[in-house]
Parts: sequence; C-alpha cells; structure tokens
Amino acid sequence: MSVTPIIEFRGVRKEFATGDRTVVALDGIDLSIDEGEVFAVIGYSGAGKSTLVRLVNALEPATSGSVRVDGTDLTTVRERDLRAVRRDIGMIFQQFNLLRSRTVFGNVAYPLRVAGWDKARREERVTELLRFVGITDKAWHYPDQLSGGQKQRVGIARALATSPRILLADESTSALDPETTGDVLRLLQRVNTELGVTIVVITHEMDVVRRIADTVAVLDSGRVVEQGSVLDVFTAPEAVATRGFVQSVLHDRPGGEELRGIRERHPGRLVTAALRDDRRIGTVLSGAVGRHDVRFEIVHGGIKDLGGRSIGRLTLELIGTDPDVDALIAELRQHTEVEEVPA
Ligand SMILES: Nc1ncnc2c1ncn2[C@@H]1O[C@H](COP(=O)(O)OP(=O)(O)OP(=O)(O)O)[C@@H](O)[C@H]1O
Repeated sequence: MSVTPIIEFRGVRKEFATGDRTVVALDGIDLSIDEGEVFAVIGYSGAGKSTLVRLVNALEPATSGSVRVDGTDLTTVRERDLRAVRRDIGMIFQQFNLLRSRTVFGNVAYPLRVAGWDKARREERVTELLRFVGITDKAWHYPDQLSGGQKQRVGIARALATSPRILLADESTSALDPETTGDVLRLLQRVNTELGVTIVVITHEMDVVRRIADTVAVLDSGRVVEQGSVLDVFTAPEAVATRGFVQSVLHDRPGGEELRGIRERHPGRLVTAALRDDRRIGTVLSGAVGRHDVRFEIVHGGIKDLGGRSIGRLTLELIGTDPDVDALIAELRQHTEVEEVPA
C-alpha cells in the first residue's frame, strides 16, 4: 500500500533578489515526506534549510515548481485556505521563541486563545499538554526561570496545542547540551509514535538524524544531493557532503594524525571492514583467520547504534604473508565491504 505524501516538493526553485544579483537558495528540489514519518533535512550553514522550512509553512512562495502540504498546492492556493494549511503545522525553534511576559501555562494557552477556544476548554487542553511534555510542576513559572530543555518542552506543548498533523523542528536541539538533547529527542519520538504527528527535523547534526529520523535528505548548496532511509544513508553514503556528515558521527575511519600514529604502532597491512550486525562479522573474522595463516589486531573502531542495529567500521591490522592476507581479504569481502587503507 502506498502512503500519500503529506509534504511534497516537485522541481522547486527559490530565488532571492538581492540588489544587483539573484541568490538561488533552492534548486530542483524533489522531496516526498510520508504521513507519520520522522523526516530529517540535514545541511551545512547556508545549504537552504531555513528557506525550505519557510516554503513548507508558506511564509515564502516558491519561485517555480510546486509545494503541496496535506494535498493543498501552496503555489496556487487562496489566502483563506492557506490559513487552514498553517493551522495543520506546528513549529519549534532553536531559541524556543517563548513569550517572556507569560507563564508556561500562558505560553501554551496562547495559540488556543488566538484560535478562539473558551477558558474552560483552554485549561483542560493546556493541563493535558503540560502533562504530556512532563512540565506540570512549572505551569506558573516564567520562561526565564526555566532551563533550556524545559523551555523546549514548553515550545513543544505550545506547538501541539491545536493538534497539528505536522511538526517542523528547526534546529530544535542545537542550543541544548547532549543530555538535554536526548530528553527532547525522546519527547519528539513520543509526539510521533503516540500522537501520530509527522515530524520534519531541520538540523546540521548527523547524530540528531541517527537518533530520531526514519528518512533523511541531505541538502548541499540548495540541492538535495542524497535522500533515503537513515540506515541506507548511514551504511552507504554516496555524496561527498553525506560522507562528511556520517564520518562526523561514526568516526569510522581513522584519518590524519590518528592514522599516522596507528601506522607507527602497526606495520602490517591495514583494512577497514564495515560492520553489519545482521552479518555477524566477528564470527566471519574468527572463522576466516583460522583458515588462513593470518593474525589480526583491532586498531580502530567506530560503532554506533542505529535503531537497535550496530553500524560502523572496524580497522584491522592483518599480519601474515601477502598471499595469505589477500586470501583473507577476499573471504571477508564475501560478507562485507572491506577497504584496504593505502600505505
Ligand atoms: N531573504 C533572503 N534574501 C537573500 N538571500 C537569502 C534570503 N534568505 C536566504 N538567503 C540565501 O539563501 C541561501 C540559503 O539560506 P538558508 O538560510 O536557507 O540556509 P540554511 O541552511 O538555513 O543556513 P543556516 O543553517 O546558516 O541558517 C544562503 O545563500 C542565504 O544567504
């Protein structure tokens, strides 16, 4: 059964006129985000992430191509229908964007007030949301009295107040320390699984993608250079930008100073083998070394959990004659990707 995309970009281009020249912020963007998934858009600064978000919530029009949200083509829609689309989208921000003069309760109640909810319904809904994000005890505190993680919980509660089907999370953990980042990502996961909200995560951190997303699109200079399931992108990144992002998380190949140090201590041939826990590389390796007259040392490893699977690479020093080492590499290659580290 095919799922209808809840957000769809087709051939989208976005230009900005700046004085005497035109900046192309997005070019030829094709994206399809399915209802119920956590979709990440990753890119370096200036790649076009914020522009993409502004097209989804219709703050900017596309220069050409089409943007459909929940079945509505934003490029042809009337203003009245645009408001309906915007009601279906909640948003959270890096700097939280809370109203400093209102309490936690007041911040979460604010969009309900704007939507015309009466007091009793507002109170009931806010109480429910504060409980969901786990911040009931801070209801009468002001934003300045909260930690970053608590502020983002309030931001999430406020974004969910009117039950949107889509949540845009724009660098929502970039201002938080690693532990608080974990808490907020777990909360976002609950928003997705328990409430069924489609989440679009905009980030420059591949570790955020690893921890929360199902699908990822890599944006580089206004173009999508790679798109696919997070597992596929992590295990076989193709674009140069993607390789950089994956390496930044996995540290799965030694390089530079580190590699020089390893070479000094380990004069044998070095190979890097990809780890896939469904292929039992440890078993394969111990079986293979037993059949060939080769010893090995593990000299470097970069392994992470991805949705309950171990992914990454191990670098091994293989000690033996060249023909024996070649035979061992050939056997390993029947089970996984093996690269010889150039001498
Ligand atoms: N309003 C604007 N006028 C002119 N140029 C713009 C405008 N908005 C964005 N740009 C340009 O478009 C390109 C993409 O910018 P965008 O802000 O979308 O990138 P980003 O990936 O969000 O970067 P960052 O992570 O630094 O926010 C940049 O070259 C930027 O200078």
